[in-house]
Amino acid sequence: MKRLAILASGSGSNAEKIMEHFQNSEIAEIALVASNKADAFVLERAKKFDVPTFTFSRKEMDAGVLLQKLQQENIDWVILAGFLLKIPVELTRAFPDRMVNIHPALLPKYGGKGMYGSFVHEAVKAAGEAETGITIHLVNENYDEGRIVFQASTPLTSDDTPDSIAEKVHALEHKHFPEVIEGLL
Ligand SMILES: Nc1nc2c(c(=O)[nH]1)N[C@@H](CN(C=O)c1ccc(C(=O)N[C@@H](CCC(=O)O)C(=O)O)cc1)CN2
Ligand SMILES: NCC(=O)N[C@@H]1O[C@H](COP(=O)([O-])[O-])[C@@H](O)[C@H]1O
Repeated sequence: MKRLAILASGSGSNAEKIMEHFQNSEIAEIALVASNKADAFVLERAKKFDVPTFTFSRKEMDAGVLLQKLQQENIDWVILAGFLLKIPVELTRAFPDRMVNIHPALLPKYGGKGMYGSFVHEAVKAAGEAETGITIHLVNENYDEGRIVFQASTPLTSDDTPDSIAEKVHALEHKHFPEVIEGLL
């Protein structure tokens, strides 16, 4: 049984879909939900699934506290689901090809520092794109440059707003992320 940890900084709708997906799985279990925000709603979602939670600061992460926790919990895979801090290289190297992230755009466009959440959808709207989508990729020491393992797209019209774009992207994420994770294990 693989042990998965989810890292998230905010609401956690993707984390919830992943916990739902693996709730009665014989392949993997969600062993931990960890956040850099003590008030992140993802922590409430984890409690609903009886998944242990852990909170940490950027300073603690950079000092190795998060890596120590993941090792103590015998975590096999780390899932970034709306996690908004740069994972330090010591941590990415501790999980080679076993750390995965979801990005709310079709990388390599609209990626990198500053490109997260609504900032991404606002940039896609401003550019007048005819489509957007999601990218699921392995995580290396740089933002959004790890090997892409999955992409899915959705058409856009001039009537779309950043909020409607976000809704379309979330729908793709919720549909595909849990299954792509399972396929990687
Ligand atoms: N080493 C890596 N760490 C992280 C990656 C990665 O690919 N490699 N992916 C991000 C997730 N992400 C895009 O998918 C992303 C998240 C956040 C940012 C960003 O610019 N963050 C701000 C800080 C925001 C805050 O403090 O709330 C910043 O760095 O200034 C870019 C991309 C997760 N980590
Ligand atoms: N660049 C990272 C980034 O923007 N990640 C995005 O944060 C959202 C988290 O939503 P959730 O908390 O409801 O799962 C998701 O749309 C995810 O793609």
